[in-house]
Amino acid sequence: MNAQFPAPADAAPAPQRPVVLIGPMAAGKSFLALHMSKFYGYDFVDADQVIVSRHGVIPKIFAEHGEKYFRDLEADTIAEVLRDPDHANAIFSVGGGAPMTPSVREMLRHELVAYLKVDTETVLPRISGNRTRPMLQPDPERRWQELYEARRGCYEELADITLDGTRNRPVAEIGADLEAAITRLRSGAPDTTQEVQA
Ligand SMILES: Nc1ncnc2c1ncn2[C@@H]1O[C@H](COP(=O)(O)OP(=O)(O)OP(=O)(O)O)[C@@H](O)[C@H]1O
Ligand SMILES: O=C(O)C1=C[C@@H](O)[C@@H](O)[C@H](O)C1
Ligand SMILES: [Mg+2]
Repeated sequence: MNAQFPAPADAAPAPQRPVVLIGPMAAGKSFLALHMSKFYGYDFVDADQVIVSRHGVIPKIFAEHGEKYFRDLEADTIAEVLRDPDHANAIFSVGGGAPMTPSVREMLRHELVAYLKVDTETVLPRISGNRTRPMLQPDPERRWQELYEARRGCYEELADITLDGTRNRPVAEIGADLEAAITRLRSGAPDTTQEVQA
Protein backbone atom coordinates (compact mmCIF):
# COMPACT_ATOMS: atom_id res chain seq x y z
CA MET A 1 0.00 0.00 0.00
CA ASN A 2 1.38 3.33 -1.01
CA ALA A 3 2.64 5.82 1.53
CA GLN A 4 3.16 8.77 -0.86
CA PHE A 5 -0.36 9.11 -2.21
CA PRO A 6 -2.13 11.36 -1.61
CA ALA A 7 0.45 14.02 -0.81
CA PRO A 8 -0.60 16.65 1.73
CA ALA A 9 -2.20 19.63 -0.03
CA ASP A 10 0.57 22.05 0.99
CA ALA A 11 3.47 19.71 0.18
CA ALA A 12 5.82 20.23 -2.76
CA PRO A 13 4.88 17.85 -5.59
CA ALA A 14 6.45 14.46 -4.93
CA PRO A 15 8.85 13.30 -7.65
CA GLN A 16 7.20 11.01 -10.17
CA ARG A 17 7.40 7.31 -9.27
CA PRO A 18 6.85 4.25 -11.43
CA VAL A 19 3.59 2.31 -11.25
CA VAL A 20 4.26 -1.35 -10.40
CA LEU A 21 2.02 -4.00 -11.95
CA ILE A 22 1.56 -7.18 -9.93
CA GLY A 23 -0.63 -10.25 -10.33
CA PRO A 24 -0.58 -13.93 -11.17
CA MET A 25 1.31 -15.56 -13.97
CA ALA A 26 -0.19 -14.90 -17.40
CA ALA A 27 -2.64 -12.32 -16.05
CA GLY A 28 -1.40 -9.98 -18.77
CA LYS A 29 0.90 -7.68 -16.78
CA SER A 30 3.61 -7.41 -19.45
CA PHE A 31 0.99 -7.06 -22.20
CA LEU A 32 -0.74 -4.25 -20.26
CA ALA A 33 2.53 -2.45 -19.45
CA LEU A 34 3.47 -2.50 -23.14
CA HIS A 35 0.02 -1.20 -24.06
CA MET A 36 0.39 1.66 -21.55
CA SER A 37 3.69 2.65 -23.15
CA LYS A 38 2.21 2.64 -26.65
CA PHE A 39 -1.06 4.42 -25.87
CA TYR A 40 -0.23 6.67 -22.94
CA GLY A 41 3.48 7.31 -23.36
CA TYR A 42 4.78 5.60 -20.22
CA ASP A 43 8.21 4.03 -20.15
CA PHE A 44 7.86 0.21 -20.41
CA VAL A 45 9.96 -1.88 -18.04
CA ASP A 46 9.42 -5.57 -17.34
CA ALA A 47 11.46 -7.27 -14.61
CA ASP A 48 11.50 -10.67 -16.35
CA GLN A 49 12.71 -9.06 -19.59
CA VAL A 50 15.53 -7.23 -17.80
CA ILE A 51 16.61 -10.50 -16.17
CA VAL A 52 16.47 -12.42 -19.47
CA SER A 53 18.45 -9.73 -21.30
CA ARG A 54 21.24 -10.04 -18.72
CA HIS A 55 21.19 -13.66 -17.63
CA GLY A 56 19.45 -15.70 -20.34
CA VAL A 57 16.09 -17.42 -20.37
CA ILE A 58 14.23 -18.09 -17.13
CA PRO A 59 13.87 -21.90 -17.43
CA LYS A 60 17.65 -22.17 -17.80
CA ILE A 61 18.27 -19.95 -14.74
CA PHE A 62 15.94 -22.16 -12.68
CA ALA A 63 17.45 -25.39 -14.06
CA GLU A 64 21.06 -24.35 -13.49
CA HIS A 65 20.81 -22.36 -10.25
CA GLY A 66 17.42 -23.00 -8.65
CA GLU A 67 14.54 -20.77 -7.59
CA LYS A 68 16.36 -18.96 -4.76
CA TYR A 69 19.01 -17.70 -7.18
CA PHE A 70 16.28 -16.45 -9.53
CA ARG A 71 14.44 -14.70 -6.67
CA ASP A 72 17.64 -12.90 -5.66
CA LEU A 73 18.22 -11.72 -9.24
CA GLU A 74 14.58 -10.63 -9.39
CA ALA A 75 14.77 -8.67 -6.11
CA ASP A 76 18.03 -6.97 -7.21
CA THR A 77 16.51 -6.08 -10.58
CA ILE A 78 13.40 -4.59 -9.02
CA ALA A 79 15.44 -2.55 -6.54
CA GLU A 80 17.62 -1.24 -9.37
CA VAL A 81 14.67 -0.22 -11.56
CA LEU A 82 12.88 1.47 -8.67
CA ARG A 83 15.87 3.63 -7.80
CA ASP A 84 16.66 4.55 -11.42
CA PRO A 85 15.41 8.09 -12.14
CA ASP A 86 15.31 7.19 -15.84
CA HIS A 87 12.41 4.85 -15.03
CA ALA A 88 10.43 7.30 -12.92
CA ASN A 89 7.70 7.41 -15.58
CA ALA A 90 7.51 3.63 -16.04
CA ILE A 91 4.72 1.17 -15.89
CA PHE A 92 6.84 -1.58 -14.38
CA SER A 93 5.55 -5.15 -14.66
CA VAL A 94 7.08 -7.68 -12.27
CA GLY A 95 6.90 -11.48 -12.27
CA GLY A 96 3.98 -13.21 -10.58
CA GLY A 97 6.14 -14.49 -7.73
CA ALA A 98 8.08 -11.28 -7.05
CA PRO A 99 5.84 -9.91 -4.26
CA MET A 100 6.35 -13.15 -2.31
CA THR A 101 9.97 -12.20 -1.63
CA PRO A 102 9.97 -10.23 1.65
CA SER A 103 12.45 -7.58 0.47
CA VAL A 104 10.39 -6.97 -2.68
CA ARG A 105 7.19 -6.78 -0.65
CA GLU A 106 8.81 -4.16 1.55
CA MET A 107 9.88 -2.09 -1.49
CA LEU A 108 6.41 -2.28 -2.98
CA ARG A 109 4.78 -1.00 0.20
CA HIS A 110 6.26 2.41 -0.69
CA GLU A 111 5.23 2.42 -4.36
CA LEU A 112 2.04 2.87 -6.33
CA VAL A 113 0.96 -0.70 -7.01
CA ALA A 114 -1.70 -1.93 -9.43
CA TYR A 115 -2.93 -5.51 -9.10
CA LEU A 116 -4.23 -7.12 -12.29
CA LYS A 117 -6.87 -9.56 -11.14
CA VAL A 118 -7.97 -12.42 -13.38
CA ASP A 119 -10.26 -15.43 -13.21
CA THR A 120 -9.34 -19.00 -14.05
CA GLU A 121 -11.52 -18.99 -17.19
CA THR A 122 -9.42 -16.15 -18.57
CA VAL A 123 -6.01 -17.38 -17.61
CA LEU A 124 -6.07 -21.16 -17.90
CA PRO A 125 -6.26 -21.22 -21.72
CA ARG A 126 -3.15 -19.00 -21.75
CA ILE A 127 -1.06 -21.46 -19.75
CA SER A 128 -2.63 -24.80 -20.66
CA GLY A 129 0.02 -27.29 -21.75
CA ASN A 130 2.85 -24.88 -20.94
CA ARG A 131 6.19 -26.68 -20.68
CA THR A 132 8.51 -23.71 -20.20
CA ARG A 133 7.40 -21.83 -17.07
CA PRO A 134 9.34 -23.54 -14.26
CA MET A 135 6.84 -22.69 -11.52
CA LEU A 136 3.97 -24.29 -13.47
CA GLN A 137 5.45 -27.75 -13.98
CA PRO A 138 4.37 -30.50 -14.21
CA ASP A 139 0.66 -29.62 -14.30
CA PRO A 140 0.18 -25.96 -15.33
CA GLU A 141 -3.54 -25.64 -14.52
CA ARG A 142 -3.22 -27.18 -11.07
CA ARG A 143 -0.01 -25.33 -10.24
CA TRP A 144 -1.44 -21.98 -11.40
CA GLN A 145 -4.37 -22.39 -9.03
CA GLU A 146 -2.15 -23.45 -6.11
CA LEU A 147 0.13 -20.47 -6.63
CA TYR A 148 -2.81 -18.11 -6.99
CA GLU A 149 -4.33 -19.28 -3.71
CA ALA A 150 -0.98 -18.92 -1.94
CA ARG A 151 -0.30 -15.45 -3.39
CA ARG A 152 -3.63 -13.67 -3.71
CA GLY A 153 -3.60 -12.30 -0.14
CA CYS A 154 -0.24 -10.72 -0.78
CA TYR A 155 -1.43 -9.14 -4.05
CA GLU A 156 -4.53 -7.78 -2.33
CA GLU A 157 -2.55 -6.38 0.57
CA LEU A 158 -0.15 -4.46 -1.68
CA ALA A 159 -2.70 -3.12 -4.14
CA ASP A 160 -3.43 0.60 -4.35
CA ILE A 161 -5.38 -0.09 -7.54
CA THR A 162 -7.22 -3.30 -8.45
CA LEU A 163 -7.74 -3.84 -12.18
CA ASP A 164 -10.45 -6.09 -13.55
CA GLY A 165 -8.77 -8.48 -15.98
CA THR A 166 -11.52 -11.09 -15.73
CA ARG A 167 -13.73 -12.29 -18.59
CA ASN A 168 -10.86 -11.81 -21.02
CA ARG A 169 -11.40 -8.05 -20.99
CA PRO A 170 -9.63 -6.25 -23.83
CA VAL A 171 -6.35 -4.66 -22.85
CA ALA A 172 -7.60 -1.27 -24.09
CA GLU A 173 -10.36 -1.31 -21.44
CA ILE A 174 -8.04 -2.39 -18.64
CA GLY A 175 -5.54 0.24 -19.75
CA ALA A 176 -8.18 2.99 -19.69
CA ASP A 177 -9.11 1.95 -16.13
CA LEU A 178 -5.46 2.02 -15.10
CA GLU A 179 -4.89 5.45 -16.62
CA ALA A 180 -7.97 6.83 -14.86
CA ALA A 181 -6.90 5.34 -11.52
CA ILE A 182 -3.37 6.72 -11.80
CA THR A 183 -4.70 10.18 -12.60
CA ARG A 184 -7.14 9.97 -9.70
CA LEU A 185 -4.55 8.79 -7.15
CA ARG A 186 -1.92 11.26 -8.27
CA SER A 187 -4.44 14.05 -7.83
CA GLY A 188 -5.04 12.87 -4.25
CA ALA A 189 -8.46 11.26 -4.62
CA PRO A 190 -9.06 7.75 -3.23
CA ASP A 191 -9.21 4.80 -5.62
CA THR A 192 -12.78 3.77 -6.30
CA THR A 193 -12.00 0.72 -8.40
CA GLN A 194 -14.68 -1.89 -7.81
CA GLU A 195 -13.62 -5.23 -6.36
CA VAL A 196 -14.05 -8.02 -8.93
CA GLN A 197 -14.77 -11.70 -8.40
CA ALA A 198 -12.09 -14.12 -9.62
N1 LIG B 1 -6.30 -8.46 -22.09
C1 LIG B 1 -5.86 -9.49 -22.82
N2 LIG B 1 -6.62 -10.00 -23.80
C2 LIG B 1 -6.18 -11.06 -24.54
N3 LIG B 1 -4.98 -11.68 -24.38
C3 LIG B 1 -4.18 -11.23 -23.42
C4 LIG B 1 -4.57 -10.12 -22.57
N4 LIG B 1 -3.59 -9.90 -21.69
C5 LIG B 1 -2.64 -10.83 -21.95
N5 LIG B 1 -2.98 -11.61 -22.99
C6 LIG B 1 -2.17 -12.73 -23.53
O1 LIG B 1 -1.89 -13.58 -22.43
C7 LIG B 1 -0.54 -14.04 -22.47
C8 LIG B 1 0.13 -13.75 -21.15
O2 LIG B 1 0.25 -12.34 -20.98
P1 LIG B 1 1.53 -11.69 -20.28
O3 LIG B 1 2.78 -12.34 -20.77
O4 LIG B 1 1.39 -10.23 -20.43
O5 LIG B 1 1.26 -12.15 -18.79
P2 LIG B 1 2.09 -11.77 -17.48
O6 LIG B 1 1.09 -11.38 -16.45
O7 LIG B 1 3.14 -10.78 -17.82
O8 LIG B 1 2.72 -13.17 -17.07
P3 LIG B 1 4.12 -13.51 -16.32
O9 LIG B 1 3.85 -13.55 -14.86
O10 LIG B 1 4.49 -14.84 -16.84
O11 LIG B 1 5.12 -12.46 -16.68
C9 LIG B 1 0.12 -13.34 -23.65
O12 LIG B 1 0.23 -14.27 -24.70
C10 LIG B 1 -0.81 -12.23 -24.04
O13 LIG B 1 -0.84 -12.05 -25.42
O1 LIG C 1 4.94 -16.62 -10.86
C1 LIG C 1 6.18 -16.89 -10.83
O2 LIG C 1 6.73 -17.40 -9.84
C2 LIG C 1 6.98 -16.55 -12.01
C3 LIG C 1 6.43 -15.74 -12.99
C4 LIG C 1 7.14 -15.35 -14.20
O3 LIG C 1 6.76 -14.04 -14.57
C5 LIG C 1 8.65 -15.43 -14.01
O4 LIG C 1 9.06 -14.38 -13.16
C6 LIG C 1 9.05 -16.76 -13.44
O5 LIG C 1 8.71 -17.75 -14.38
C7 LIG C 1 8.37 -17.04 -12.09
MG1 LIG D 1 5.19 -10.81 -17.75
